[in-house]
Amino acid sequence: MTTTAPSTRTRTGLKLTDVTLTFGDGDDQVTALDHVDLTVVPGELIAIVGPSGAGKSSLLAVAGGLARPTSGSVVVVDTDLIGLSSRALAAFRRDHLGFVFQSGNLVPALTALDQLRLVEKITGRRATTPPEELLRAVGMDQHAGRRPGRLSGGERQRVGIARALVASPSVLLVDEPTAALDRRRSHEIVEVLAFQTHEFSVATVMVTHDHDVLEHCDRVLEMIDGRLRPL
Ligand SMILES: Nc1ncnc2c1ncn2[C@@H]1O[C@H](COP(=O)(O)OP(=O)(O)OP(=O)(O)O)[C@@H](O)[C@H]1O
Repeated sequence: MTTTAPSTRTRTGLKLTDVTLTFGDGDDQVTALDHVDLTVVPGELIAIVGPSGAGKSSLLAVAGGLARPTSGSVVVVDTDLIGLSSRALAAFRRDHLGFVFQSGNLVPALTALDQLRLVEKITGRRATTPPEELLRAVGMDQHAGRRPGRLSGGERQRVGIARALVASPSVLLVDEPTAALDRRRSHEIVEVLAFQTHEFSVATVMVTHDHDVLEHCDRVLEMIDGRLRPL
């Protein structure tokens, strides 16, 4: 396979240090993240499991610069997101962070290939690895001309993963990628995710309830009451 992206090899991954996120105040205060430390190196796929309300989505939001922590630091590619203005943060997210959501979040009117090309248009930059090759890497080149309505849930997820890789992100944040899938497809998707994480040297964090797929991950952490610990 010729899908290496050498420029990503030397980048730093993700480093959260003493991150706390609270909502509300007084008696209503909720501590979603409680002094969280997390380092994910390039080429590493980590899974985060834990009960509902434990803080998993909050962790993805903070790591992706979608929510500002109450305290602590979030470093991606040697840049502390906390110090960036909203505008700089948006640009940084576009350049360095990738997101994969539960449903694939594809644009209904676009073919699989055009979903990827749209990212090139929005960012104004050609992908290091061409979109056609990325679709091949996730086993979707046969369906490049299909719109999401004619793809299965697993196929949509594959396109979502390929699309997230167009901008050569340093950090990939993945929320429940197997939620709508059967067992076989769930394994396939996380295998693809693990392979691409290693191939492109991305630091990938996946939140999941699906303990079946943890075998494909390099490390598994559990979140309970806003705190992280090895599973
Ligand atoms: N915008 C908000 N305002 C107030 N409290 C919030 C907000 N977002 C999250 N919380 C609270 O923060 C805690 C962590 O929520 P979070 O969504 O991160 O959990 P989770 O582990 O992702 O849950 P799930 O598995 O159900 O998605 C919960 O107690 C939740 O109620």
